[in-house]
Amino acid sequence: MSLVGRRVAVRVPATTANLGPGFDTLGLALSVYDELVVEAVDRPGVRVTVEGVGAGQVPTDETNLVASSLLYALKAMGIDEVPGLDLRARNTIPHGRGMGSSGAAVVSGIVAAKGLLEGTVDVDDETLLRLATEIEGHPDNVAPALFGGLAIAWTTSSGPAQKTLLVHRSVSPLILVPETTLSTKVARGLQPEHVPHEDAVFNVSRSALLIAALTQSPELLFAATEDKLHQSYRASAMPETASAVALLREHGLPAVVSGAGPSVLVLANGAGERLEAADLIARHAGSHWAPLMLAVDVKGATVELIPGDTV
Ligand SMILES: Nc1ncnc2c1ncn2[C@@H]1O[C@H](COP(=O)(O)OP(=O)(O)OP(=O)(O)O)[C@@H](O)[C@H]1O
Ligand SMILES: N[C@@H](CCO)C(=O)O
Repeated sequence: MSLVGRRVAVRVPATTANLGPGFDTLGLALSVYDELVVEAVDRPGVRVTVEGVGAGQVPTDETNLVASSLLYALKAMGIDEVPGLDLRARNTIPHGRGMGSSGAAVVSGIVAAKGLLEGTVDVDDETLLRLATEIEGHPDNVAPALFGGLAIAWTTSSGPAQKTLLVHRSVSPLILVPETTLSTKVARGLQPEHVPHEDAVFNVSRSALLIAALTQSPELLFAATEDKLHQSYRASAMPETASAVALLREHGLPAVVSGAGPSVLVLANGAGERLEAADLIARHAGSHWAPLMLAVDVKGATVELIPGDTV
């Protein structure tokens, strides 16, 4: 079977991981998207063109994260002879800000592989999650990027698993994006190998509460977004983020570090509380932060075969 002539269009949402207490476990899909068109062509090799975020910065050959994830997935899906591939990426998810750009890039490549093989190889959701987690290293961004909504992700001896939940309609996410970046790798290097037992118990209680707050009882979001497992350890690498989170929380607003930072996430209860948070930051440190008032994405990654293609 030749894939040459097949073309797919992919769209993948941004994600915010951890949500305070749910380190490496909870993630939420957001209404900011990267788009990708992939075409299997006769000419050997991989070429990537990038518009928007990352243009002129990310690689344009097979080492590009979207391309390498696509190649990894095609191989895992049994394709030994990979055709030439032309990728056109249009990106809006900021890089290195805690909005799941690397997870979205990995998911883009994997669902593009699934789309290219549609009708010839069946790829189920478990396989998509496993491949994405193998590349990304942890499932809390890739699970909501794949399936939308609020994801609870965990790993078992046979691989990652996830449960998607719908979020209460008054949950109103605000992301405050700074100019500065922080790589997830650097942030993870600041985590201690061991944590006190009472801190683990603290986070277990808040994570359990957070599921209730996000799905049924948004008035509990402030109590439910406390964390002792990651934010304080990483604060030295993102002092402005730590200050903004502290300021918002002093005013009773449910702010946390988004993913590995340095963006701030406010899980506001209603549009009024979200505006209050944006105003507070604008008055105190407005020049440092770009506010994004976002919806929860409920679709997750989509892929469509562009008609007119041949197998
Ligand atoms: N669309 C993309 N195309 C190519 N490479 C990308 C793309 N998106 C992200 N990357 C790579 O991933 C890096 C950012 O990944 P990193 O894990 O550090 O941060 P993040 O995913 O934006 O944030 P977080 O994991 O905290 O949500 C970029 O610097 C770039 O190398
Ligand atoms: N759980 C991850 C999310 C960022 O990729 C972390 O905080 O390191």
